[in-house]
Amino acid sequence: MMRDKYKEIFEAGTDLPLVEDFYTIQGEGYHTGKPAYFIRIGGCDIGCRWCDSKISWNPKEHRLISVEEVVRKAVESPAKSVVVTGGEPSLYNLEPLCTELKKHNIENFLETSGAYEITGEWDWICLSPKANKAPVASSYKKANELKFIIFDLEKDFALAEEHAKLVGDDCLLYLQSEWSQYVHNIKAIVEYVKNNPKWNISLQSHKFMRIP
Ligand SMILES: C[S@@+](CC[C@H](N)C(=O)[O-])C[C@H]1O[C@@H](n2cnc3c(N)ncnc32)[C@H](O)[C@@H]1O
Ligand SMILES: Nc1nc2[nH]cc(C(=O)O)c2c(=O)[nH]1
Ligand code: SF4
Ligand SMILES: [Mg+2]
Repeated sequence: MMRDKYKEIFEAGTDLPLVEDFYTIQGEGYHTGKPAYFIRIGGCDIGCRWCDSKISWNPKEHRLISVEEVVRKAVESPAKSVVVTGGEPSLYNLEPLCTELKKHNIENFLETSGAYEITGEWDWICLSPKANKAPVASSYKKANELKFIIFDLEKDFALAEEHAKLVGDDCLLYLQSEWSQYVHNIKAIVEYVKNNPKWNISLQSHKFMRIP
């Protein structure tokens, strides 16, 4: 299992394999439209077949960078907010990264499947549960938004409802079409949300804008 091989790096969290970092607009979920600096950390053992970030799966393919250095890059941009994504960030001890971001008064947002215990203090946690590896119980409790990906119209609305039972009362609920199925899925998602108004639609708006 990947946890054993990369154990020390995962547990220390002081150096992280950096896939990419870029200043863009948050494209998804509650904070859609907000300028944010993205830090994409390598390493994921969940294996969603439709993952749009497969280049991030193997942590060894990405150079290690200290949290100080990657945060310095964010601080040098005009960004007031940082989105930490991956890969699966919950594999790592995220406390050093959160502490460094907070030293610079940067708002920190997390994108995670919640498959492992989420560490660090976060201003906003987007939990996107995956069929291959469900979130741990504590991840549901920490989520500010649940963003469930609809790939298979036959099965995925029911799965989304199961996950929604496990989050807190204040957690916002989003359905987001899997990108390759967008044209096929969107009508049914619109109808579902109109009939079940506790849900909202999240679009991958950056893909429509053709920005990173
Ligand atoms: C690449 S993942 C990285 C963070 C974490 N591993 C996760 O899955 O939440 C970032 C976000 O993109 C979503 N996502 C990944 N591939 C997608 C696709 N093909 N279509 C729509 N959303 C996708 C994920 O569900 C997640 O909310
Ligand atoms: N613009 C933009 N918004 C995003 N929101 C979540 C993303 C992710 O890959 O985690 C993402 C991304 O890759 N780009
Ligand atoms: S958990 Fe996230 S990064 Fe990992 S395969 Fe699934 S979508 Fe991709
Ligand atoms: Mg993305």
